[in-house]
Amino acid sequence: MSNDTPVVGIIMGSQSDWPTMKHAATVLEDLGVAFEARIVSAHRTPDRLYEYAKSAKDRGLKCIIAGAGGAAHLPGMTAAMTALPVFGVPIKSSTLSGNDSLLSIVQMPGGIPVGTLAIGKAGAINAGLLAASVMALMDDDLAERLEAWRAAQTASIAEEPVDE
Ligand SMILES: Nc1c(C(=O)O)ncn1[C@@H]1O[C@H](COP(=O)(O)O)[C@@H](O)[C@H]1O
Repeated sequence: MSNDTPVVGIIMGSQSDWPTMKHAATVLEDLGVAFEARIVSAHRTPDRLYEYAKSAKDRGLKCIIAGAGGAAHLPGMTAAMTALPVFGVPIKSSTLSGNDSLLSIVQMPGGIPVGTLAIGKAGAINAGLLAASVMALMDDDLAERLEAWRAAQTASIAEEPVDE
C-alpha cells in the first residue's frame, strides 16, 4: 500500500472476504492509486460503518469499493451515508454461490446508487479498474498508466489456444 493519502477505500464485511477483495487492491497497487483496506460490517460493526462512511469524503476518499457476501447490506448502507461513488462487489457465498450477495447489492432503491459488479474475483478486479478510471479523470499520468495496463492485457492474450 502506498504512503500517499488514500483516495480509494476498500471495505469488506469480514476478513473472509479479503481473498476476493485483494484483487481490487492489487489492481490499484499496480496502477499506483493510493488506497486503504478496512473490515467494516453493517451488521457486526454498525458504529464503525457510520464513522467510516460519514468521514470518508473529509478524509480525502474519492470513491469506495465495498465487498460483502450473503445478506450483503454493506455497499448499500455505505451509499446511504455518503454521496461518493460506491462500487459493490458480491462475494461468492458457499451456500448460494453469491447469488444472495448479488441480489442484496444490485437491487437498490432509486436515489441511493451502488455500481454493482460481477460476483467474485472478476468483480473485484473490475471494481479496482473502475475506481482507477474515476481517479484517472483527474490525473493524466494515471490515465496513461490505465491505457498501458489495458494494452498489456490485450498483448497478453494468445491468438491460438495451447494444450495445458
Ligand atoms: N454481508 C456482510 C456484512 C454487511 O453487509 O454488513 N457484514 C458481514 N457480511 C458478510 O458475512 C459473510 C460471512 O462472514 P464470516 O466469514 O465472517 O462469517 C462475509 O462474506 C461478509 O461479507
